[in-house]
Amino acid sequence: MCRICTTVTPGEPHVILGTDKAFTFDYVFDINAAQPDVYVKCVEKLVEGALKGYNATVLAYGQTGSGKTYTMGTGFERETSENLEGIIPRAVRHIFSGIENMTNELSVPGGLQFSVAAQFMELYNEEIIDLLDPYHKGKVFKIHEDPAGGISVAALPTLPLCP
Ligand SMILES: Nc1ncnc2c1ncn2[C@@H]1O[C@H](COP(=O)(O)OP(=O)(O)OP(=O)(O)O)[C@@H](O)[C@H]1O
Repeated sequence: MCRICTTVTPGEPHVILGTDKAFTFDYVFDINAAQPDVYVKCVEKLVEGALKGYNATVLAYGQTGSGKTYTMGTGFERETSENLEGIIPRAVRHIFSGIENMTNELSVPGGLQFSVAAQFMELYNEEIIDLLDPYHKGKVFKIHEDPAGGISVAALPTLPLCP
């Protein structure tokens, strides 16, 4: 039989495992939290920052079945209601509405130019699969450590995005 073994105190960023083991995070969401709550609390400010030129990363980490795909919103069906959409579709919409606002607010001679591109990859057993290329599922890209100490994926295609 399965039972819930964690508790969350409203307003406190801790998860209590069992009765006595507490873990503290920046934000903690209880079982009834909805997708918009997670986006507004954890991601919205990162996208606002990215629109101002800062780098941002959202990473889903957890054991199998813990809700990474659901929360990131990469497994959604076309008919998924907006309330159930996860982070990625929300972030993409947010990026394009941010671009539209900036274009309207800042009148720059010659206009502002924005370029948005995406890569979508799966890392499995230390190999990369391009999820934007369903026709070449078997094609594997290698992860390289470059001389400057960075990690890169050689030749993984980038898809330009339009609103
Ligand atoms: N917050 C949630 N509300 C409702 N259903 C959820 C929630 N989180 C996850 N689920 C459901 O639980 C199941 C497992 O979630 P999900 O596929 O997102 O896990 P995962 O961490 O991506 O697993 P894996 O690592 O195996 O890919 C799915 O059916 C998903 O719809």
